Amino acid sequence: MGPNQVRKARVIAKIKGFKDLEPESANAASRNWISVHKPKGDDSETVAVSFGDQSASRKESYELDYCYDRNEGNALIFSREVKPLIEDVFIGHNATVIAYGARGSGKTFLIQGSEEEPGLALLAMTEILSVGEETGKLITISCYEISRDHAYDVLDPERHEVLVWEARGKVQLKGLSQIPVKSIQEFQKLYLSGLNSHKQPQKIVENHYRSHKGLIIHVFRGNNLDALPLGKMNFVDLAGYEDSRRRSADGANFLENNKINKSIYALQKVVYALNANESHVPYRESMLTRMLRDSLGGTNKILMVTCLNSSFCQDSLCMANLASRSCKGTNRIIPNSTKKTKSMVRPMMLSSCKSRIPGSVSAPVAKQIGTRVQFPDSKANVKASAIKGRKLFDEACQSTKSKKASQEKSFSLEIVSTIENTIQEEEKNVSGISEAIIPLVEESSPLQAFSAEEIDMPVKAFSTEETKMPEKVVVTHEDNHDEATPTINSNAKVLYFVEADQTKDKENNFFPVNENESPPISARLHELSNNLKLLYSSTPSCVQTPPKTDVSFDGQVSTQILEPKTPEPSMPFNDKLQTADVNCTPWKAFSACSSKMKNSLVDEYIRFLNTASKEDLKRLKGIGEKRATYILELREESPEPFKNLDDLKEIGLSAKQIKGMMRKEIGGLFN
Ligand SMILES: Nc1ncnc2c1ncn2[C@@H]1O[C@H](COP(=O)(O)OP(=O)(O)OP(=O)(O)O)[C@@H](O)[C@H]1O
Repeated sequence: MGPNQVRKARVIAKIKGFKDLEPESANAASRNWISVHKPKGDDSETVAVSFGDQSASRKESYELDYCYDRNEGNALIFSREVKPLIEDVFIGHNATVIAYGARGSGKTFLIQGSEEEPGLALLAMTEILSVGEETGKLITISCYEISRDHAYDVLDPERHEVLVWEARGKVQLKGLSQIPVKSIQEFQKLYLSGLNSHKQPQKIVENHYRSHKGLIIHVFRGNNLDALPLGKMNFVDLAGYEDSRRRSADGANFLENNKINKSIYALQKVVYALNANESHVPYRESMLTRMLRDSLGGTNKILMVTCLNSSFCQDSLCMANLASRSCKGTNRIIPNSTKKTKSMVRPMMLSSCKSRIPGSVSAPVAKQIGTRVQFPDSKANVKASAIKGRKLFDEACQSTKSKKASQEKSFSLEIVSTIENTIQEEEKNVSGISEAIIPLVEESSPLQAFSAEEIDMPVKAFSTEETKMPEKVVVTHEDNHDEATPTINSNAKVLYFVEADQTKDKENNFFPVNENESPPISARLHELSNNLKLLYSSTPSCVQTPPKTDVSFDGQVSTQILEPKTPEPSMPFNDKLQTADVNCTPWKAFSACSSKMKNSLVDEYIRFLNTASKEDLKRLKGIGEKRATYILELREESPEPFKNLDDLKEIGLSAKQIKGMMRKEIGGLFN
């Protein structure tokens, strides 16, 4: 498939140049490690990128749209791949070029370039400025970086945070500067000096967080800021992928890699869904995909460039695999040989994959590591894998699990699954720690739960203390760009936080249930807390989650003992406990029940947000008039806008804030 054809995203690779290779021996080995061929000869529209020693009988190959070799430079990639996209921008489309790959694989070299070899962004800007001048169009730029799923304005000396607001499919980047640019010198000064300046938020400097770096080149219909936008071109240099397990001893790196990998994976899922023409595209799973949303869908164009290290690099292999998967909307691995003799890559890959999967991994998962299955491009498979992909981080969506379980079974079993499993495992690990620190509520967003400040946060489960929730409000907005001498307008940063006075405890009232609407969350919380109180007071000697739902006692379904969603007042609680395993300790019993309660509460909370009336929404702690209105707007757009706690970022609530809000709701019930 050539550029600008039907599929939305073109997925290509670039093998890093030779310069970085030192000893001659390394050169020889590296030359052999990646090879590119056309699977169907010269007629092939795609290429197969193979990893492994040339002498090996079996190599891992991945099908991509194209692969640029070590000696093919940025200028060639620009003229073949990026220039056609610029033409699209000038007729009103958006285009996005994304470089991703392992650490040190040449992403920055490709996008930013070096003094000797300009990168794609500079080459594109030169072309855009030239066409803009000829046609009388204003060109502006915005630069941002995303660190730990928060976006910051790079053209702002203070690097204020950028907030993403979406209303009816339109993305607004609140607080992102947009600076007019008239010459390439101005651009270089702003873009390169902005990206390389170290004036970053204090926390970022201290912890050396790595970040995704984005550039937006906006083209206007006329030659001033009053003109309507025409199209824009995005360049994104993603932070390098790295298997976070390798550094799990270092907490900061582990979490940082986890965030980065999650966001790379979220992007991959979006591209996959777009290429597979899925009706649902999971834009909301990361800050990056939310920011790029209006450039990725519709008639817009995407160029994904997977940067590959020229010498052996397990992470590059994983990235090629992901790229291949997004390339077709389904992963294709091309077996190069049927011989079963030893290969250079495979044993390394297997051991690496195994090492990532702890002994507790289920048999089918373990099996997939060693089994390579080739999948047809059937729609069913595409759908199933998309569903699986989308649900990876969807912990709060427990209630829909069973419905889709059967579809998930057909999901392809291959290396990419191990990447997903790795991320899942990482999340579970983080979640495990999270549980220890935050005993009551925070299941659904384990990664979000682990920003540095949250770990330090004192947690008071069941506290009745009032917690002031900061509420984000737009205070002022002025666009005051000086076209002649572009300067950074600090007034463009319009958002800051004010403490909303929430000391009035109106939410602790019990509200009558309206038959036609979802019961107020307070009612559900009362129900849940009653169960918890019952459990606490009865101090059972043993309660264990029954293995099956059909274990019955006196004709009753015994899972109801531990399922706070369906309490049965008619049956004495202590009677129900007799069905449980006598070897279970009271602590285990209590933990099992609390954990169920927690999941149930999260589900209820989200269900409430998805169904409650505006007045009911406002009764929740932390949801004011503005948020309630915004939630209703989102519901107009999609009937169930929130699937997990992470989705609540869309209404400006961090995991920390949500935890505080839920704690307050529950705390009030124990007064
Ligand atoms: N095509 C190339 N030719 C020569 N040198 C290159 C090439 N690509 C990258 N390099 C060199 O390799 C090193 C790493 O490249 P670069 O910083 O672009 O990697 P990266 O993928 O952006 O790294 P990170 O993941 O850390 O952001 C740099 O010194 C760069 O100059």
